[in-house]
Amino acid sequence: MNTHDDLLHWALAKGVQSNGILLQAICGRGVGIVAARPLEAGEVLLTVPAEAFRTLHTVPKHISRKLPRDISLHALLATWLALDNRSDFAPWNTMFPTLPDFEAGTPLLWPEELQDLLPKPAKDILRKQQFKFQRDWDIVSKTFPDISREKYLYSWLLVNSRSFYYTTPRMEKLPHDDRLALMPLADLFNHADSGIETSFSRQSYTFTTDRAYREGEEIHVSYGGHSNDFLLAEYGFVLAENQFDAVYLDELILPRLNKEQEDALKDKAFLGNYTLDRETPGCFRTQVALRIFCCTRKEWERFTDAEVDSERSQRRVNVLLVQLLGRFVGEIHQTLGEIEKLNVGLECQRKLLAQRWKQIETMVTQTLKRLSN
Ligand SMILES: C[S@@+](CC[C@H](N)C(=O)[O-])C[C@H]1O[C@@H](n2cnc3c(N)ncnc32)[C@H](O)[C@@H]1O
Repeated sequence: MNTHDDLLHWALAKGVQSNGILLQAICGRGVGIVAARPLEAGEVLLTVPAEAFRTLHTVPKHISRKLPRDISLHALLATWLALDNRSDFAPWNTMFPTLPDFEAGTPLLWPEELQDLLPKPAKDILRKQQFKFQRDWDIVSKTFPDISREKYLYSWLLVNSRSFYYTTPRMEKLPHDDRLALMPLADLFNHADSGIETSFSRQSYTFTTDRAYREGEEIHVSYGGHSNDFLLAEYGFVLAENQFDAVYLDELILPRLNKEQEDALKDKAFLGNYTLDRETPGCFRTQVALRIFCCTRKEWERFTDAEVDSERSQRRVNVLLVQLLGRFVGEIHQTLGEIEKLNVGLECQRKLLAQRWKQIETMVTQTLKRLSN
């Protein structure tokens, strides 16, 4: 029997019900789940009973009782994984990616020089992760001095990249992003923009096909409508095609505001979070912010409050956006040059970082093309 069969048999014994699916190594994506036969829409593929979860209700008491009551569930689950060397979870644990697997994609494990060159939204997520990990590690290392930092970091990343949103009345006191559960088999679904339907109750988590699937076709779960900066920072990959991808423009716009302009945008709750995507040459927030530089106060207010605009002011905004994006392309080239010159970290880390910047460059140049047509 191979490790996939071991896991399927083990999961069956834990009460997991699976139907019409196979585990398969997928090039560049670790293990994934594929259709074992043609599947119809509405078929239940997987039901995982709550007793098989790793979550608040199933953490062994000899672990949870030693840690402070207000410790994050993320930290608690990571501690359980780090201490878990019992053989009854071995078939599940054996399928986890290794620490070197994480090193390739996970910015939290990259050298500082590469972290510093991440796009701003990814860097912001990374800084939050660093803070949360350090907070959790400070607590756990005092209670369990035998766990090494490396082992804890690895376990913490497993929880970070493999858990599902789950809540029960008892878990509702936890922050929204800390209502977590790890589930055998379900943690092998890879991500795509859209995927199968998921639902949960106190008793179980259920995965149901959203459409028909061909035999051998990979079945995805959507981890959410995330940009590639988010996917990179949290999960260590970027999608080639991502309908939710966006380029952040705050760094281009915010430093150009004077105090009065900044206050005006703040008053109307339009300060920051400016993006462009494949469809829009700047979201509505961006359009509002740009008008503050090149329209009269009256025009700006009419647009901001009532979305009333003239062709003339849109033309002025487009000219300004072309200038800003042109400069941004120059900065992107500079960043790509720096990444190429760096000789730190792994080649695959540098490649992934450069790939993300090239995606940003493509979105910016496509917008420039659209604006000049
Ligand atoms: C919940 S796990 C999915 C199972 C995973 N492939 C495995 O081998 O264990 C999430 C991880 O799978 C990988 N992954 C998921 N979706 C992916 C995708 N579309 N492209 C590349 N890697 C993906 C990433 O490494 C991510 O952190």
